[in-house]
Amino acid sequence: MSQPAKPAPQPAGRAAAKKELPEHFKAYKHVWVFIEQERGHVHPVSWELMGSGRRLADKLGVELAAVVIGPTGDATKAAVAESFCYGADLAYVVADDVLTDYRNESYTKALTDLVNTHKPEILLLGATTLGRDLAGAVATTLLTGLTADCTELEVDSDNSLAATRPTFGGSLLCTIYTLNFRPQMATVRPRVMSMPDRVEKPVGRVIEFPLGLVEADIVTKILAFVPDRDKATSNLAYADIVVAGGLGLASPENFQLVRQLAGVLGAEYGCSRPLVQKGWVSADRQIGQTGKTIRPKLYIAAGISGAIQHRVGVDGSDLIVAINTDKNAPIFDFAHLALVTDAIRLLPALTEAFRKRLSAHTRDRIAS
Ligand SMILES: Cc1cc2nc3c(=O)[nH]c(=O)nc-3n(C[C@H](O)[C@H](O)[C@H](O)COP(=O)(O)OP(=O)(O)OC[C@H]3O[C@@H](n4cnc5c(N)ncnc54)[C@H](O)[C@@H]3O)c2cc1C
Repeated sequence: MSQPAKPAPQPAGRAAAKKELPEHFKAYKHVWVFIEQERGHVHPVSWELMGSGRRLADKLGVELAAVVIGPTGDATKAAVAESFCYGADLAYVVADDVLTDYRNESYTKALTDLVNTHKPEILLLGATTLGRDLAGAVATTLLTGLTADCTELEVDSDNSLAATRPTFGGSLLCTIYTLNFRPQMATVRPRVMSMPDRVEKPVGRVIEFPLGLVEADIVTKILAFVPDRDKATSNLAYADIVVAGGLGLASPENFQLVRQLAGVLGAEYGCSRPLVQKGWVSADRQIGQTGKTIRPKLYIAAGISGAIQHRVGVDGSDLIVAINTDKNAPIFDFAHLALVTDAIRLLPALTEAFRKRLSAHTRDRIAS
């Protein structure tokens, strides 16, 4: 899925004057995306970033490379093959059983050695727990700039990466440049970029790279792997239907109305930040700038005002239905369907109506 072309932001004032890249960085070329895989599972944010990386690489007239780091074996090979289906021209692979579980030390060494040898101009990672940890360590080791949690990535008229992200609590957007260092690094949260189309493709060029590290060199040891019990229960970021509630629901008991509607629709449920702060809902259900970004086909927001910090997390939804008693609530500026009414009364009625009309089959059709 291609993203609409936007005029690239231009640096202002002092930034423009400083824009002469030191000679030794001029050999840095091509766009790289770190493919995050854990226990045989590639995080979908990696494919979302391949879409952005493809667009940047095409604008710069360079290649797009996937960077796959992991254990030897089928999972790493499958991640490499899949990266070609999402647009990679080539893949750099560091495969070593020392890399079976993520550890900052070994992954940082793999990625920094790879960068120092093959010199990319742009390096993108997902702003996941793993990606944030790795990106910070790699950027500080390489002494280069990193723009975290970007919401837009563009190439400006001088072929620099213009990385845009919210600032001042989300009330402003700023565009950050890494003018004098390479690579230009950025992280992007899951679901901020749209998922590109997957096109079946034979495996392309693969460049293998040795880790140059043995287990005895690594201080951190993995004693056991304990899966997060809650991880499978909250799939907000990738849900097709999300129902969320805000302070307008007035009590934790009323928040159950959101959960009930979500249950009938086969949806995930979420909330605005104050509900997490009050302890009504767990933090993994928060939607917005400091919570999850969602891109469902249908988003129902009940008793949520639509503050900018909430809006940035839901803007990518196909259809936003807002229920609010205040006809001037900011959420109505971006909702597709405005229901000016009391959510505490409407939610049970909606749940009942859907319960009567929706068979499991119809629910599947809504989500497809
Ligand atoms: C740095 C920073 C980061 C932040 N990150 C996030 C974030 O990630 N996510 C987030 O959500 N917020 C975030 N916030 C908070 C954000 O600014 C807002 O304060 C918050 O989103 C408001 O939550 P709300 O809409 O539930 O509450 P309110 O703004 O109080 O809105 C409640 C709404 O309910 C309506 N209402 C009242 N009664 C009813 C009823 N019976 N039926 C229907 N509607 C009713 C009201 O008209 C009102 O519009 C952040 C703030 C900062 C400073």
